[in-house]
Amino acid sequence: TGSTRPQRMLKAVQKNATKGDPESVISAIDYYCRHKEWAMNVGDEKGLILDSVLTEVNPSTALELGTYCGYSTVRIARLLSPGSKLITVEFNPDFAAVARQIIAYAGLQDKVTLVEGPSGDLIPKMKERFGIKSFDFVFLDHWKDRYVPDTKLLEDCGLLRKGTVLLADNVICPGAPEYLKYVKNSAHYESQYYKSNLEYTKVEDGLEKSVFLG
Ligand SMILES: O=C(NC/C=C/[C@H]1O[C@@H](n2ccc(=O)cc2)[C@H](O)[C@@H]1O)c1cc([N+](=O)[O-])cc(O)c1O
Ligand SMILES: [Mg+2]
Repeated sequence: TGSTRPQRMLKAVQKNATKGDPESVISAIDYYCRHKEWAMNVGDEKGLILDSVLTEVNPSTALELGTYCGYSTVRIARLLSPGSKLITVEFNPDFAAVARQIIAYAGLQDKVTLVEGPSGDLIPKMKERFGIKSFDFVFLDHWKDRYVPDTKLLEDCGLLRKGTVLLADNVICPGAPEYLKYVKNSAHYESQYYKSNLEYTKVEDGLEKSVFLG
């Protein structure tokens, strides 16, 4: 039985990155996925937009839906101020196992709590389990048909506050048309589209940034 793509990505990190150096982990993954084997990381191009939004928001509490191998988890956690926390939700135990190792290799395990399970079950437990009052920042990058139900769930669970920033990946490719409709037509969000390209390709994709207005 051969290795999986996430396992090969982890090998590339262990081979080419420096332990405790998040930038080298990010570069190693981007190099591997651009030149060896594509994978669904937000990537270096959209990653710069993610970085700039994060720097602007400077969240104390952040949520990521869809860890996959931990690439964007590392991108987010490396920019968090001391004492800030990132909770990342992953459904697939094999992906979670690789992500934990990549996050640890970057030396960011103290800033990150990786929770395994479906987002729909975990979101309602965030307050009681992690003592979260509300999130300052949410990165949506999981199953695209979960973006709307999970956004509604975050609202209903009182996990968004006036000014919370939602940033959604792939609103063009593979696309999240219902989500775009939802945030653009809602009086409770102020949205803007950041045009970019699908990771490691020339195909158009982009990020939608939506500020919750309360
Ligand atoms: O399909 C895509 N993403 C789906 C991601 C899903 C991830 O979210 C987790 N999850 C975590 C919690 C859940 O409740 C459900 C799933 C899954 O276990 C997986 O790790 C995608 C596809 C392309 N593409 O070009 O095809 C490009 C991208 O950037 C993408 O993000
Ligand atoms: Mg994505």
